[in-house]
Amino acid sequence: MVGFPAAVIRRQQFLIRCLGSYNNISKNICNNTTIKMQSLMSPSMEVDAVSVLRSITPSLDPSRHKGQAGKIAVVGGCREYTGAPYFSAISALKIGADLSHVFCTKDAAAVIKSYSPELIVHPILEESYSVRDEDKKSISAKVIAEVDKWMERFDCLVIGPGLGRDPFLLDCVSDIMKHARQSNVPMVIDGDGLFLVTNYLDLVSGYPLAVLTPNINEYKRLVQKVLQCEVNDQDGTQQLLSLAKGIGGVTILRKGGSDFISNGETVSTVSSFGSPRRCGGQGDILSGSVAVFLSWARQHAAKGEAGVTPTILGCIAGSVLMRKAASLAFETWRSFVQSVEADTLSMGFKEVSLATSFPY
Ligand SMILES: NC(=O)C1=CN([C@@H]2O[C@H](COP(=O)(O)OP(=O)(O)OC[C@H]3O[C@@H](n4cnc5c(N)ncnc54)[C@H](OP(=O)(O)O)[C@@H]3O)[C@@H](O)[C@H]2O)[C@@H](O)CC1
Ligand SMILES: Nc1ncnc2c1ncn2[C@@H]1O[C@H](COP(=O)(O)OP(=O)(O)OP(=O)(O)O)[C@@H](O)[C@H]1O
Ligand SMILES: [Mg+2]
Repeated sequence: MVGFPAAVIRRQQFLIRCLGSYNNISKNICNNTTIKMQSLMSPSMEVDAVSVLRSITPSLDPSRHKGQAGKIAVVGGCREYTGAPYFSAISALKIGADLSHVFCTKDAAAVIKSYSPELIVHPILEESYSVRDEDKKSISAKVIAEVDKWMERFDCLVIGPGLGRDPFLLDCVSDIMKHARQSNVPMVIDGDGLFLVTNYLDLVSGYPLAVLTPNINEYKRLVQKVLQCEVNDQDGTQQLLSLAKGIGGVTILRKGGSDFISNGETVSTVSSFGSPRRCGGQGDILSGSVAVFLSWARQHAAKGEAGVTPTILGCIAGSVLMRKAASLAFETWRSFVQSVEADTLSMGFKEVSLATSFPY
C-alpha cells in the first residue's frame, strides 16, 4: 500500500465495511460477478448489490497513477443552484475517483470553488440574461471548444445537477452531450438534464452509455413523453422496461422507496433500507456515485469479465451505497437527537423537549 495516504485507504475500507462484513474481496470477484449475471437474467430481481459493488471496486494498487481510478465531470450549477453540482462532484471524489471537474456558469463557479479546493471548476456556461442575442453563436462555440479540450479524458459526465432551465444554457449543454456521444463518453443524466432530455430524446436515444436517474417527477414526465400515458405502478416493471426500450435501450435508474434499474432487457431492484428523510441533495450524491461506479464497471469489463452491462452495475452499486449511507446518517442523527432529548429532560427543561421541534 506504499504510495497511498492512510486516509484514502481507511476511507475505502470504511465504505466497504459499512456495507457488511467481508473476508477476501479479490477472491470473491469472479464468483460474485457470475452470481449477478445469473440473477439478473430473470425479469425483475432484487440483486445482491453489495457483491456487485465489491466486484467492480478496484483495489488500491501502488502501480496505478493519478487518473486511473476515474476522472468525472459534472455539467451543472447556475445562479440558483450551487449545492447540487457540488454534492455530485464531491461524492465522486469521496467514493474514490481521482479527479472531479465541474462545468458551471460564471455566477456559480466562485461559490462552488469555495466549498472545496478538491474540485476543478470551469466557469464557462452562460445564461440568457448575461448574453446578447448577437453574441450567442460565438459564445456557444467557445463553450463547446472549452469542454472539448477535456472531453476525451473523462470517464463519465454527469449532466444536469443544478443546471437550471435557461434555454440558451440548455442549448449549449445539448451540444456538449452530442460531442460526448461522438467521443463515446458515458453520461449520467439527472435533474435538469432530464428536463432537457425529455424534450429532446434524440440526445440519448439509442446511446447504450447513457444512464437516466429520474426522481418521481422526472420519471412521470419521461413516461408521459415517451409512452404517452400515466405512471402505472401496478405494472411498474413492465412500464419501466417499455420506457427504457422506447428510448433505445438506455439504462434507467428509477429512484424511490425501492430503486428499479432497467435497460429495456431486465429489471433489477435495490431495496435495502435507506433513510426516511427526503431532504434534497440525495439524488445529486447518487448521480456522482453512479458515474464513478459505472467507470469502474467498464474497467472491470475491459479486463475480460464479460456479463452484465456496466451501466447497470454502476447503477446497482451507486444505489446500494447511497441507501446505506443515508441509513447510517439517519441513525447517527437519531441517536444524537435522542441523547440531547434525554439530557434536556433530565435537566428538567421538559418544555423545550426536542421531540416537538424535530419530525422524528
Ligand atoms: N441544494 C441544491 O442546490 C439542490 C438543487 N437541486 C436541483 O434543483 C433542480 C430541480 O430539481 P428538483 O428535484 O427540485 O426537480 P423536480 O422534482 O423535477 O421539480 C420539483 C418541482 O419544482 C418545479 N421546478 C423545478 N425547476 C423548475 C424551474 N426551473 N422552473 C419552474 N419550475 C421548476 C417542478 O415543476 P415541473 O417541472 O413539474 O413543471 C416541480 O413541480 C435540479 O437542477 C436539481 O439538481 C436538487 O437536486 C436539490 C438540491
Ligand atoms: N421513499 C423512499 N424511501 C427510501 N429511499 C428513497 C425514497 N425515495 C427516494 N429514495 C432514495 O433517495 C435517493 C434520492 O432519491 P430522490 O427521489 O430523493 O432524488 P431527487 O429528488 O433527485 O433528489 P435531489 O434532491 O438530490 O434532486 C435515492 O438513492 C433513492 O433510492
Ligand atoms: Mg434530483
